[in-house]
Amino acid sequence: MVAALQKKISESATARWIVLALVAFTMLCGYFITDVMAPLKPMLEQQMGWSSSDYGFFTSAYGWFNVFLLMLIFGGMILDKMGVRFTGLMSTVIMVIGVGIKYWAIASDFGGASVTIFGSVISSQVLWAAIGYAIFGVGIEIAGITVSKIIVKWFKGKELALAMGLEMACARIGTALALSITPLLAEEFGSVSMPILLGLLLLCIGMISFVVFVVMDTKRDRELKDSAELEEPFRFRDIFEIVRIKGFWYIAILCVLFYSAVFPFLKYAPDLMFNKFGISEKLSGIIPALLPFGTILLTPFFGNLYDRRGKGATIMLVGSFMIVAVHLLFAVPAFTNWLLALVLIITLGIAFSLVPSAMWPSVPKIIPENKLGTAYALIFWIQNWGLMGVPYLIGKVLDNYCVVDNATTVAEEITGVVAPETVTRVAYDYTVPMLIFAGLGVLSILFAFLLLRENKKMGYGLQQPNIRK
Ligand SMILES: C[C@H](NC(=O)[C@@H](N)CCCCN)C(=O)O
Repeated sequence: MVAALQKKISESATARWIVLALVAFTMLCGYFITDVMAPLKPMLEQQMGWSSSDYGFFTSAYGWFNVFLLMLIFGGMILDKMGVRFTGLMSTVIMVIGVGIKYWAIASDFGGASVTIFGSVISSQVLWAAIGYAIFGVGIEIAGITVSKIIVKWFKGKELALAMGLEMACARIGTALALSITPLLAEEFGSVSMPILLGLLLLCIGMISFVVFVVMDTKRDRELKDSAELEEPFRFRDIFEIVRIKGFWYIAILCVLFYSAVFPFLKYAPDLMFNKFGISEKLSGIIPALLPFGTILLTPFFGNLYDRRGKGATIMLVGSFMIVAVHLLFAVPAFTNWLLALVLIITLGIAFSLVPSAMWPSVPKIIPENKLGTAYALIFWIQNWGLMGVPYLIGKVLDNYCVVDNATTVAEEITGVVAPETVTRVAYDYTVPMLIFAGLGVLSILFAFLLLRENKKMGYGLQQPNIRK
């Protein structure tokens, strides 16, 4: 291995896969933090007095600065101007700062203090936790576009989709761990903030991993100094050129719709398991965690298929159909058997492997490489509207339309875990939220069709294999 690295890093397959492992690990740490609060929703409600709207407000904070302060757009410009090393390091520092604030907010006692924002009263704890999460959201999103560009840089013309699939798979291990172990940790330590502290420590290790990548990437660029393989610099008019491309819009809108039906769903999935399927709070994250666990194997598998066989647009279409079916079945009030929940989550995992494995490696087929950082940033920016808006909407819908009358006993009646008189939280009927998620899936199908049609017209090659023989 050392010999391979000493030869020529730019030509070494070993070096390329090590780079992938390093940056994918950084993303794993980031994704852990992204979802660490999801299984804690019931505990936040019981122990800290949060409502579903508070939780929706906090969760939506992920996109605030990215969307309204255009942080992602600036991040993309910085990426294309300053390169992957600077931008990646910058984004990991931002993540650490954000998680630090979030940890402080959850671990502190604000003595019931609150503030009024745009006429709504918000508890100071919720607000500070949300601000920390909003800062973290900037970091993880910029890290996401940076890592996509790193993979294109190192894997173009090689195993591009497989590499992207493996990176996503690794990141999803972070999500899966967050969903499955967080409630256990919180219970073990008797503290809701403990899992966040663990995430913070993990993120610091992820930062070190990125520093090692920086060393390798610097070496590669030195080797290629005089060759044509170095990137062209970013020009401001690139943005206008990108937004004139119809295929860009189709893929970006498909992205926001599809991802809004998955990531925000995951934020509520443990609560859905508790309320609809009667799974205890402590174990409510286990079934949702199977979704990311399933994608760990399947995303690289489908990525490899796309690399070798093509059919990228078809893959995205099939995944969109599947997500509609899953959310519709989740919406049926009579279906409350946990085995069905298990099957549906596994099916969702397949859909969530199909679409991303084809979507992200398709972007370089539509957008030239020197504009890729900006293009990924624009797509993530559009996607962040959904990642911000949908959880907020679901929180509001739950509080306003889905509280079940005399509901405090419903879940416990099913599980028999807690005596009804000791229960202090409300229960929710998830039918309407699940119909909202299904509606997003229906729109995804439409845009996947439009993309397929545009591909035929423009010859992007989305149905062609990525590996050049
Ligand atoms: C690669 C892609 N990443 C994203 O879509 C990010 N903008 C969102 C990350 C949210 C983390 N829970 C993906 O993960 O498929």
